[in-house]
Amino acid sequence: MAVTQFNPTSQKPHFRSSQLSFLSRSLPRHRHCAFPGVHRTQRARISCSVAPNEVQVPAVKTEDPKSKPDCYGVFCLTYDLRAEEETRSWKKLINIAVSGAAGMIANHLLFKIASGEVFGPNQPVALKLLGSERSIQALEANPSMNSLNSQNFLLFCISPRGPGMERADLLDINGQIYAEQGKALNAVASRNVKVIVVGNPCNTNALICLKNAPNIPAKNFHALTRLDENRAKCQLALKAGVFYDKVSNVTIWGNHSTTQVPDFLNARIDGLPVKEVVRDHKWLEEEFTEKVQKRGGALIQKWGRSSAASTSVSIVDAIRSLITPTPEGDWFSSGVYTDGNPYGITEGIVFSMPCRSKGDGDYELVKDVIFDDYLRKRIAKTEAELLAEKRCVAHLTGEGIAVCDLPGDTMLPGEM
Ligand SMILES: NC(=O)c1ccc[n+]([C@@H]2O[C@H](COP(=O)([O-])OP(=O)(O)OC[C@H]3O[C@@H](n4cnc5c(N)ncnc54)[C@H](O)[C@@H]3O)[C@@H](O)[C@H]2O)c1
Ligand SMILES: O=C(O)C[C@H](O)C(=O)O
Repeated sequence: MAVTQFNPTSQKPHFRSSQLSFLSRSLPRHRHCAFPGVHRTQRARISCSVAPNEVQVPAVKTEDPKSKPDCYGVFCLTYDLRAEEETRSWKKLINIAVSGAAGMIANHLLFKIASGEVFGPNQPVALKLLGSERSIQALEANPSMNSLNSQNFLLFCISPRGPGMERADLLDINGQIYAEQGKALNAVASRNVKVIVVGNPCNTNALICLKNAPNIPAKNFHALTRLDENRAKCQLALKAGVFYDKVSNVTIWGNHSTTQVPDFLNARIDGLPVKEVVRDHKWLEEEFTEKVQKRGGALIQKWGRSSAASTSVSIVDAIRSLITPTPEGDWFSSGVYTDGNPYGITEGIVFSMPCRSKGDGDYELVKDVIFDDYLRKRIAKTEAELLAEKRCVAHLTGEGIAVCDLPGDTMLPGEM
């Protein structure tokens, strides 16, 4: 791993073909320095700063000017990462791989990462773009997982979804992709990689992926439910007539599907329990809950495609929640492995739960949450759905023969 905050004993980052290197564009502009190891003919004068307590970059070493620069599509490598020892004034490189990189979500997300919006200013990031045959042509992406050994984050935004495809088919077809990618990760990825599965059905895809990657801690896999949390916060803010940032402690429990449970019992508005601020409890139980559960489908109906911009925003939020300490008293939702959970949820599934992070890439489940009958009943339903999905992909998780008895009245957000 190449990032200090995740693994202080990290190996030195190195650059493989097809990796694109970006430097946050928000670098301070008051000083220029050249990078050691950069070919004389292509040496970049890139803005950088050296604080009083940092080491000044030593004199430039040049390499054989005849050797070819590495170019990938329109991007050429100008920063030789092997020279890292000599560029101590720079933060360590963060490696991020994005699979499904030519898709709609990635189209928004990649530029956010490259602009410095996700990991902050003065932070070098390297993006590795992975994709299917189509994306090799579209952005010269790499179809292979073989060079993922130094990644800090891996974002899976893939999943084909054909018209009329049954949910069981989707589980099988996408599940096979995630099984394959899990195996590849297991073979080559850093043990510290944090994997965020976005492609639907994301909870069960994350489960398949982690089961096929036994060398990587199951805790490192996430299914994206942050979009649902953001949607829930937005609805509560609108109802209460407050700004979005006044809404806190919102948990999405369970599956990223229409059985998900947006928890208004533990949520707060301006520090007060939601039920004290929003007196219309019928609205909370019925309208609010259903609106959040079905928002994905409503969007597909209106727009004709699944949400991409808001999803990319929520992926940014999800990453930032892992790399910055969670504000005191608050938490965030993520679909994570249930083993050892304090809520009595069946072990061995990927279930959205409330998490806190110290900002080191890891997280802990929040213990001090309360339950009532309404919440327990709803959680049981989404749990049953995830257990059914798990049985449906048993052939992909190494747990025997698949039996697909999916509950008929539950759907993915986009299926309604
Ligand atoms: N979890 C969430 O909150 C959430 C929200 C919105 C969308 N989604 C899901 O995210 C996924 C991606 O959405 P999108 O709008 O970007 O879709 P998209 O169709 O625009 O992009 C998917 C990309 O994946 C690529 N791909 C297909 N098979 C692949 C494979 N085997 N390996 C690598 N790449 C492959 C395709 O070429 C395409 O570029 C969908 O499954 C969607 O349902 C999840
Ligand atoms: O792609 C979908 O099915 C919908 C998506 O997961 C969403 O919540 O917007």
